[in-house]
Amino acid sequence: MEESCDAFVPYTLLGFLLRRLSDPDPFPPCFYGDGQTSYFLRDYLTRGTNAILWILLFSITFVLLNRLGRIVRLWALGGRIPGPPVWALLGRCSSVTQLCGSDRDVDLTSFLSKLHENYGPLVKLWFGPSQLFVSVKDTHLIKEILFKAKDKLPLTERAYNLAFGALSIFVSAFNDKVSEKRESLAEYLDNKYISTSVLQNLVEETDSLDRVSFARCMAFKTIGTTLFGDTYLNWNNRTQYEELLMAVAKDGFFWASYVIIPFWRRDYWRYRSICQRLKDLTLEIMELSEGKSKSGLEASCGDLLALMLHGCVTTASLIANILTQLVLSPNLQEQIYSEISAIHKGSRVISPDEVRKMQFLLATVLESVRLLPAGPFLQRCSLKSDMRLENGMMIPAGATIVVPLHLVRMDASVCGEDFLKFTPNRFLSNDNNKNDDKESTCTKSQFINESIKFEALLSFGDGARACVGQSFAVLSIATLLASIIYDFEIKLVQNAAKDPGQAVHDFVSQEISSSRIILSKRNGAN
Ligand code: HEM
Repeated sequence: MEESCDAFVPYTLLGFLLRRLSDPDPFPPCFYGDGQTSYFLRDYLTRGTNAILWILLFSITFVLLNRLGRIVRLWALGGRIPGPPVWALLGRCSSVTQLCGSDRDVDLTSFLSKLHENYGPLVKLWFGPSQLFVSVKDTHLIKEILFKAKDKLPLTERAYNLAFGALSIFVSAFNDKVSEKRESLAEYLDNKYISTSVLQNLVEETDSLDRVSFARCMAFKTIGTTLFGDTYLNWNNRTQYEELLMAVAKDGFFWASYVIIPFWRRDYWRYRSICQRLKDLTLEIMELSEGKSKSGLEASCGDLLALMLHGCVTTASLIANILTQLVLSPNLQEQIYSEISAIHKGSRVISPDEVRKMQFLLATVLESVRLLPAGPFLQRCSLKSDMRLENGMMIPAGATIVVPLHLVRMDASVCGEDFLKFTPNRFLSNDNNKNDDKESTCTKSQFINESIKFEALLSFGDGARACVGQSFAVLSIATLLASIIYDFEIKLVQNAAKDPGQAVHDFVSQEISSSRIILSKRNGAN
């Protein structure tokens, strides 16, 4: 009688191999009850496929249960945070209308403002069943949360990764490597000053300048020489490099927002080729600058590109906005000019030490930082663990924490009733006003008006993931401005309509109707 196939079929590949070794003909044809011939491989395949299907089923069930568990947890813990109920999702429901009136076009900041009025300094907002936003407005809570929440939302990392490859800064999850990288970068930047070559060739043409392009050019020169040395200034491919970086700055987040990268779209591949060209150019300038100096920043190509992009975009927007204030207020320029003339002696180039003594100038930069945040929200999250606050409240892991910078600054109790006005003096204590010789630096602790200083510098973030380039940016921009104002008067091009009202009230965009400026040489300047 024929033996059943089951007796021959091993359960594992190892069993099959062992049997093969011990028996030259281990699997003779065998018969099932219906008389069909069966061979080892067919049975082995059937069992293998079944096993794989079971494993898949268990894995998917496990993942789904895990996800469901996390959502239930998010709902349970998120539900305890004050805020509109879950069904207030996406602004359709009555509670949103009650809060914002009938205006359906209300923006998120105004909406959050109403929520804070109604629910207090910490409010939750559901954007979907698994998307919980927690907005924080109170200074004390912001400090605590930014100190404790060390992870960032994945979008920035995704955008930089897609464009520039692997990075060790701007990454979403905080770890020892990120911390180490931040420290070494901070040490490098804190000992770095704006290159004197940038200051010596500040203004190449003075006829009529586009305010934004001028600011961008200054920012690129400042950050480029800081990261790559003076070689950057004479680099043949500099203009192309800067144009390509701006193209990535414009489109990077758009492409990164796709869940599945749209590789079928032509413009996506055009974007990828820009990124590739940028990487090649970065390797080229790295090689050139390494040949010239050994004291450069040790960073990967991806990290350098990310720093260039972030540093230039943020620095350019701050310079552009300070220029706006300067052209709108000739008195402001004169005040800064007399401070510079009182302090700057001797050589043509103004030194960082001299700039540290120019308290009014530094206060002007800080006031611009206060009024002009780089983005409307600071965003953080805690990816793995829940965050318990000192007041006993718990923010569940996975919730997105936002700090609406605009609202924090609009708080009259913090910045005074004139919070909308550009008033550098708010940073100067009475002592400083009386004693012009008193030394000042642009680090946080040396500005005496402690309470307001925090809200101003919040544009750079705070806590474990705060901006590493904060002190460098403030001092460099102040040095740059001192050098310009010492030699030139910055004026709005004649016939350009100026609208101070708009500039004062609309301080998020801070656009003036004409953005062309002219630099007119001061009497006696070289
Ligand atoms: C006006 C100029 C600048 C502004 C307004 C600014 C603003 C910011 C902000 C808001 C953050 C996120 C902070 C947070 O989430 O708490 C940040 C991060 C960062 N900034 Fe800046 N930044 C400026 C200039 C620079 C410059 C010049 C550099 C260096 C060249 C730099 C390097 C960094 C780095 C490395 C981070 C990421 C830190 C991390 O992810 O751990 N920034 N910056």
